[in-house]
Amino acid sequence: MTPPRSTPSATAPEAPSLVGQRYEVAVGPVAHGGHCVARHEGRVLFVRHALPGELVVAEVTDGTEASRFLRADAVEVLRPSKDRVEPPCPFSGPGKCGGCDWQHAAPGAQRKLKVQVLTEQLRQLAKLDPAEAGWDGSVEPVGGKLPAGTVPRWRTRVQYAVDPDTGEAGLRRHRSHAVQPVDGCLIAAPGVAELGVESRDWDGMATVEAVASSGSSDRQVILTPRGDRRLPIVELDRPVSVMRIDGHGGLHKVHGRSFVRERAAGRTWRVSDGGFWQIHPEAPDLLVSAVLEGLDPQEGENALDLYCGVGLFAGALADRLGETGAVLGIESSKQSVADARHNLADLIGDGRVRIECDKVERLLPRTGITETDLVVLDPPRAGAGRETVRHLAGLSPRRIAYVACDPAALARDLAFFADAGYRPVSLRAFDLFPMTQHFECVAILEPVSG
Ligand SMILES: C[S@@+](CC[C@H](N)C(=O)[O-])C[C@H]1O[C@@H](n2cnc3c(N)ncnc32)[C@H](O)[C@@H]1O
Repeated sequence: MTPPRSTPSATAPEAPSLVGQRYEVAVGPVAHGGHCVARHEGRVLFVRHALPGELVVAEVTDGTEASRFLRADAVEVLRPSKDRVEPPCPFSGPGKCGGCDWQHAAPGAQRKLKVQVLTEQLRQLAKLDPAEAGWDGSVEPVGGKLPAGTVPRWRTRVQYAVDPDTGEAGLRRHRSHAVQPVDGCLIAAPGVAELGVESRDWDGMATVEAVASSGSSDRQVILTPRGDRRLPIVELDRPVSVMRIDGHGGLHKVHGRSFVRERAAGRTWRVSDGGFWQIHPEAPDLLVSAVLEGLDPQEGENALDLYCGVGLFAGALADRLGETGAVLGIESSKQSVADARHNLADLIGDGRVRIECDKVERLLPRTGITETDLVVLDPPRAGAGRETVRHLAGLSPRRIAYVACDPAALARDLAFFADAGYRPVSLRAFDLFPMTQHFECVAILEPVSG
């Protein structure tokens, strides 16, 4: 089950609000989005901070008498699940930080919940059982075993919100603009923590984003001033580059470099502010190796890298396709395209890689390409959509690697691929966002007749 994105109360503003009402409910399965499904007098509640099988007191956080469903938070646990743990983070819990979804679940239990979400999305939207999708039914842990109670410090980018009254940096509360001050985000990478953002006064700022490269010593802080407030003098615990976002979303250098350097797949990558780079330090190498293993690129083949960001998969593929192979990357962000062209200048110079700046759905039908051997696509959360999938299938690739950050979008697109004659032959899921409900998948597809 997937909770609708809209607020439950948006449909009937005049109906009496149920916010603050408390109901004792038996908690059912986890839904896409990380909340658990419960029912009260026939109405569905999506309950945060609960676990399947528990009996909890759920306090309504959004919804009215007229709402089809309610959002709620488990404020009291009457019968805990054996998977429940004391949240290691003091800022996790009802009404507090909106960042982590599952601080209250043991690490193995978090992965079990992700398995349940992926299984349900595949069944509901793609009409596939795990085995039919080539999936072994696991979400693979990443980063080795940690001592019990220790939280992996994986987040190399953290966007802090600033409390307008106090100037304190914190994280937004769930579905709210209110700021939960934090003095030590447990999942922030050591490089982010070193910047000391949480202990500074950020009066006049709306947000402060801390970026810590995992492949170099580069550190960056990106500031968004509130209104036309002047920038504060930024004194941090170590030298960093500082960028500012203006009222129109434009980025301006305050001092230092306008990018950080990352290392992955045997290359150094320039990633400018606002450009996409995986947040977990192990993600780029892990995903590249899953994609290459699944596609098994051969010398001289042609490939497409769609939604190519700063060129990660295009570069890795070109290295494997050799001098007679060719990769076309398509990416809509101008800055990421500039980075990709910089990062892959050697391969572009040799005619082995081309990067085009456009929306995939607009450019793909106009490239003049009528067939390709391989495709990797790594779309944003919304997925690729029916038209792009249909067009890709029309190019008759021998294999397609689909990298997905949203299981529902993946399952929807797998259904479109099935209509277009492609089926998944393997599917892997990786726990690249521990303590949250998110995870990453790599599906390898082949033509049904192949
Ligand atoms: C999940 S990221 C993947 C980036 C890259 N594959 C990587 O792993 O670093 C998705 C990328 O798609 C780009 N994007 C979003 N919508 C797009 C569209 N309609 N057409 C082309 N690129 C798009 C974003 O700018 C972003 O760089």
